[in-house]
Amino acid sequence: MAKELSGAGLRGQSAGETALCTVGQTGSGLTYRGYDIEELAEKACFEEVAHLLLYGKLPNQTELDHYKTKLMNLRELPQALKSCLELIPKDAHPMDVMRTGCSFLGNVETETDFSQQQDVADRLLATLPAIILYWYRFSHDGVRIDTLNPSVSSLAGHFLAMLHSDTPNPLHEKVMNASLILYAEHEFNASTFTARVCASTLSDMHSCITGGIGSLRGPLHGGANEAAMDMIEPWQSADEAEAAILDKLVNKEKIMGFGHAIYRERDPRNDIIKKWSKRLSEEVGDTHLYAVSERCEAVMWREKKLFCNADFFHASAYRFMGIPTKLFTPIFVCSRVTGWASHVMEQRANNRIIRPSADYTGPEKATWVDIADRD
Ligand SMILES: CC(=O)SCCNC(=O)CCNC(=O)[C@H](O)C(C)(C)COP(=O)(O)OP(=O)(O)OC[C@H]1O[C@@H](n2cnc3c(N)ncnc32)[C@H](O)[C@@H]1OP(=O)(O)O
Ligand SMILES: O=C([O-])CC(=O)C(=O)O
Repeated sequence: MAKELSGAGLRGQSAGETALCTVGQTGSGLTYRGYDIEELAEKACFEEVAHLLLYGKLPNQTELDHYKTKLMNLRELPQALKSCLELIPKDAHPMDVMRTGCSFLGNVETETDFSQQQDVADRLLATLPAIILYWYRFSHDGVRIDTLNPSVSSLAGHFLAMLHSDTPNPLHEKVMNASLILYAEHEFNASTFTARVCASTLSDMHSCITGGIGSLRGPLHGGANEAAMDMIEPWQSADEAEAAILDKLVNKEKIMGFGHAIYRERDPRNDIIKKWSKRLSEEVGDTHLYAVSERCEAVMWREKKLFCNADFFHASAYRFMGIPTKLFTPIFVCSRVTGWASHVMEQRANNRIIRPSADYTGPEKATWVDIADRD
């Protein structure tokens, strides 16, 4: 008999406290340390948001300048890590590359004391874009990129510059900045909870973030932006998209980029990235991808009252900026590392090992049979 799922997945249960974020409560429905996501995405740069999450306050201009310079000075990868990345094959899953890169950094720059945690978090924030792009450009284009980019001060622009070996397009840098802000933090989602569980054993920062990457990889979580792109890519018109979605619904398939564990009617990040996707579609002269995406949104709401989550319009927005699909979820990592590391630090500051109980469903009493006598 199928199991009753209503209370599964810890849904609706509080699993701890946080001062970092609210989801589905006030304002537009998402706040970072009390600031509404709409205001942050419109007015802030990603580094300001990273500072807000990791250091507890919005920086003043001097602090922001100092923080950006610090991150820029931390961009270079150790030679041993570059050599390791060069060994990973072209057809590896990019999230596995992120996981390995993060874990490897923990071998050569181990966090030996929690007093180092802020610096370790900043180092990861500064290097994760280079980790994925050094591997990607080496394995796909045969080039060893410069990961310093001293003329590009934003992390958003740095990512694009390493990808395209060119000065970033200002509009694309702006969209990337907003995207990184939207993905930075989201309370006790699966990957953050993974990181916190790991932190609760008093493990090191690299282990916590590596675990977070592993959880984010799945298509029910961060992997949905890639999965959404793979789904919409073949559809050449809105009508074709509508017919295909209806088919999928008849077959009871999950439609990636739709629905959410906490939000019930809308994901506030969708309106923001959708607006940017539309703007980019006009910029590149897109003939159908934005229309396909909009039709999917309309059909899913009409048929199932399911709405786009943060991932759905990220797919088209990234595509319009020339970002290969396999790099979509790694971008999420480059942003969410701020949320994960902030949660690790918060967990450490008031820690008790996370160890829930389970309802046992196995046999009541089993009788030992010697190995020679077993079926
Ligand atoms: C940044 C992020 O991580 S956002 C999430 C990204 N993930 C995705 O986009 C993957 C697609 N979406 C999903 O799989 C789910 O909506 C999740 C994993 C996000 C949330 O899962 P849950 O909390 O279990 O969803 P929820 O309880 O709201 O589901 C209600 C019903 O809607 C269905 N449903 C939910 N999402 C979808 C979807 N995308 N497509 C089709 N049906 C769906 C569920 O199967 C369930 O149906 P049932 O009652 O017949 O079993
Ligand atoms: O909160 C969740 O369950 C998933 C999500 O949207 C995120 O992590 O950004």
